Amino acid sequence: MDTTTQTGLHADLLVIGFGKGGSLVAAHMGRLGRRVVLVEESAHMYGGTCPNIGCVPTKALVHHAQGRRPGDPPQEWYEGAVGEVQALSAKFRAGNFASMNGADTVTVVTGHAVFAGPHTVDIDLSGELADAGDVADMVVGDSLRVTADTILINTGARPIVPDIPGLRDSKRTVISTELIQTTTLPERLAIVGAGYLGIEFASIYRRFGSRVTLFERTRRILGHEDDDAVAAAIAILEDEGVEIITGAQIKEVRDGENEATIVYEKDGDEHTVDADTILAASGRAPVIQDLGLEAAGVRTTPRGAVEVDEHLRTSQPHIYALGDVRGGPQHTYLSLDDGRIVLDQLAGDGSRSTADRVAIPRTLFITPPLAAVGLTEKEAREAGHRVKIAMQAVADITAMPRSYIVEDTRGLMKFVIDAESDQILGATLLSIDAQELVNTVALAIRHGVTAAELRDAVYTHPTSTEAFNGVLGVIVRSDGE
Ligand SMILES: Cc1cc2nc3c(=O)[nH]c(=O)nc-3n(C[C@H](O)[C@H](O)[C@H](O)COP(=O)(O)OP(=O)(O)OC[C@H]3O[C@@H](n4cnc5c(N)ncnc54)[C@H](O)[C@@H]3O)c2cc1C
Ligand SMILES: NC(=O)c1ccc[n+]([C@@H]2O[C@H](COP(=O)([O-])OP(=O)(O)OC[C@H]3O[C@@H](n4cnc5c(N)ncnc54)[C@H](O)[C@@H]3O)[C@@H](O)[C@H]2O)c1
Repeated sequence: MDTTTQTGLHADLLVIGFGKGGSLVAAHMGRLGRRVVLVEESAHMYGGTCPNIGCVPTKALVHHAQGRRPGDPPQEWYEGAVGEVQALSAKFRAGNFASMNGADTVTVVTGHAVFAGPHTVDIDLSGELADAGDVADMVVGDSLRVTADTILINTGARPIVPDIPGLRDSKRTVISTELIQTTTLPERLAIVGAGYLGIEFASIYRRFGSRVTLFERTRRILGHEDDDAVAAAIAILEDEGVEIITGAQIKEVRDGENEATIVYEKDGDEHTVDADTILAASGRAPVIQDLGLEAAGVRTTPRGAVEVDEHLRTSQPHIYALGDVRGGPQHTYLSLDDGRIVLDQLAGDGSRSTADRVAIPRTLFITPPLAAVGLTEKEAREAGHRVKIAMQAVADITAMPRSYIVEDTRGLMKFVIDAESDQILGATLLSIDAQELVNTVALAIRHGVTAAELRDAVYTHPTSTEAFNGVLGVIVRSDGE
């Protein structure tokens, strides 16, 4: 098939950004024999945020930080960990590139993509590591023009550094991508923002040996989670030595000779904290700039995301948006599921949609992890359920000797159950292995498994799942008739 046009290359599918969802669709469509072009602007980002600067390196750092014992020298241990983690990301990056580019009908182009029209994208190849791969002969000057029948926008999100006087200009301010590549362990780390990213970094760097101060402007961290689980998580973090300052209005950052000083206000009083490094962890905004969305006629939302319907179609029916760029919760598994929805549009019966999503779990990777799914106790009552609460401290769950075996008995497990139907409405698990357990609970909720069925099932021994045999039998409160 000759796919050359007078103005460049024509593809059945063009994917902008090497995120999880887009690459899933690209790989499948390539296997179906469609001509696919995937554009990634950075040679350091094949595979996107997750394997390079997101989930994989940070969870590998959690692993290495957990391995450090009190006698291990912090700087040496940390430097070794950063080296291993960077090597791991490099391996994943190479694997992502090879698996995509190796497909017969798929070409990975390394360059910055900008829409020139609804079906036309120009790829800027002037960057140092830009590469047009096997279509290099179609490059004109420093640019490759690609027209396509279908286009996916999968450009992700980038960090927001708040506009606090002195913060953006401070030579001590970093974003997470920079911090995980820095081989010098900060002695004093200040973190601005206690969302998932800020809390995970606080836990990681504290365990590596940094003194960590975590600033949050709202009154409570993890505002959407259950009160008792959040209190237990805060107690664990504080016990490990993380200082958490909520209700903090940061007024200014001043660079000094050897440190930066953070000036903040809390309850009307002004305070200061000195730090060697300041991590901006105040959220990540969809990447919609420098994409030429106006030229494509693609609408954005007032909050700065690409507007999509439940099938992830944008205001242009042949253009889809997937992952962080379309707004909403930012998790790799949601981008991946966005890919399944779009693939179903392109090569399936088109019925799959975001409306199908039920009981999507989440995990905050502190030690031990905090994972949750479904409704919190408060949400369940607000939704009109009469609830019963099954709950136990991990240390008291005799059905789960594993916590004693691996010597971490911290945390609690809590289930919110509909008192009439015995359906599980939600669960919050602060426990070793919670990142795995929560997926079983999510499956149970999705398939209508009752609390009694989950309680009385046979689980292997000695595992964390066995905890369900115990905790689901301990009803600590139940709404009256
Ligand atoms: C530190 C950190 C830890 C995280 N931990 C977790 C976790 O444990 N679990 C979890 O589920 N999620 C986690 N996340 C969130 C998760 O990484 C993201 O939600 C997910 O990777 C988003 O994927 P995506 O498909 O939207 O796009 P991305 O993977 O972000 O890919 C977008 C790509 O598009 C490229 N691009 C942008 N503009 C252009 C352009 N114009 N032309 C060409 N290419 C372009 C970018 O370079 C990038 O590679 C974490 C995020 C961070 C930052
Ligand atoms: N385990 C995971 O799944 C995981 C891990 C890390 C990140 N992520 C995702 O990556 C995205 C980015 O994470 P994030 O934590 O940066 O974003 P976020 O939006 O979830 O949290 C940002 C926090 O910063 C606070 N904040 C904002 N400005 C502030 C200021 N000036 N002073 C003090 N606090 C301030 C906000 O109130 C909020 O609590 C999120 O969507 C997150 O879900 C997921």
